[in-house]
Amino acid sequence: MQSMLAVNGLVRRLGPGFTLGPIDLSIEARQIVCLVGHSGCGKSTLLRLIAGIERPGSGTIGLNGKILAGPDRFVEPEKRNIGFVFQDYALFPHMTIEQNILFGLRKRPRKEAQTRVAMLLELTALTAMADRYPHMLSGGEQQRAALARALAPEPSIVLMDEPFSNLDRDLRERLRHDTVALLRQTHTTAVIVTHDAEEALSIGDRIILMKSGQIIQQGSSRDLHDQPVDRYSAEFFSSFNRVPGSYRDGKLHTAIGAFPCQLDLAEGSQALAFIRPQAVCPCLSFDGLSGSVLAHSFRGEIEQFSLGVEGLEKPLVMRTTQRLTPHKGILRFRIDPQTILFFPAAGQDASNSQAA
Ligand SMILES: Nc1ncnc2c1ncn2[C@@H]1O[C@H](COP(=O)(O)OP(=O)(O)OP(=O)(O)O)[C@@H](O)[C@H]1O
Repeated sequence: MQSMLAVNGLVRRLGPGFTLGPIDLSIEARQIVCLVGHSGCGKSTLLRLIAGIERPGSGTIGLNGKILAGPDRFVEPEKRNIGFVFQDYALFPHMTIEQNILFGLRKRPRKEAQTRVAMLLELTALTAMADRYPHMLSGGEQQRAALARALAPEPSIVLMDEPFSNLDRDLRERLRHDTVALLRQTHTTAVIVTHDAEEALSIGDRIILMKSGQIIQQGSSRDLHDQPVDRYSAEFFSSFNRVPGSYRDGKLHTAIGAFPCQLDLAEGSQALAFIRPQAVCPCLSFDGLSGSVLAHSFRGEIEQFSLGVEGLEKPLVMRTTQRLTPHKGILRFRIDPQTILFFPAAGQDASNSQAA
């Protein structure tokens, strides 16, 4: 598939404390890409560099085969054909919603511009609010207006910086769904910055995970969730029971079993099994493991139990859709080895991790 956005060797130093890059990245047409990572890892800086709001120290940014930023070229943001939706929406307060959307179409023939605005108002369900000013709209409506304004000039790509973060949970989910539908309907390529792992996994065709100014993993939602490259990546997308053990004979020997794995570690090294709460499965037979229920929480479809297990310092968390009734405060369980990840304990050199 055609690579529409190409970033090569991009570096930007911000003060003495933070350097972004070098970043290499390519995005294909019509993809929705989610850029994720903890606060301060450089997501917004990368987005601003692509938009042209910041200048790179070195490296290049290309769009549709044309260089936008490089050693001897810098295309101004308004000439890049890139749409931007800011976290606070940044609508022009003195213009109506219709005028806001029309703004990017000033150079188009009037009739054509008006037809496009009407279409975008309809797509974002804002037709009835076209004459209102931004302060007369709810947060969700403002977000949709900002997206309509960004899409109006038919940009090659739309960049969105935390577009849903100012909204409450229900609205956030609805808008997320509507936004993705609109991006797909208009065949728009988009890069969406979020620090919400679940949001990224649910909407991104591709996920890019950043840490300390670097991209540490990119791929599909399944790649990042199921096969994280390191502990940071694993813990960013899921919660785990971290069970310590000793690595011998191709197995990690822990207090709750020996699990086959391949680690680039010396015999006898300490390592951790990362066990998902849903891989701690209820077990009816008496040869299973057992734990005393320390805490229980009902979460609708699933229930969560914290189990005190002999040999483990920390409680083992179990999540299950089964409705269990502990017998004398005890639950029996087994570990499903399929999804366990293995990482060296802190301080060990090797980095290899693999599901058994
Ligand atoms: N103008 C600046 N001068 C110096 N340092 C800056 C500047 N702008 C940002 N930084 C620093 O650069 C780092 C990356 O910031 P950036 O806003 O890109 O992170 P982010 O991942 O988008 O964070 P958040 O999720 O909190 O918005 C941070 O450590 C920030 O403090």
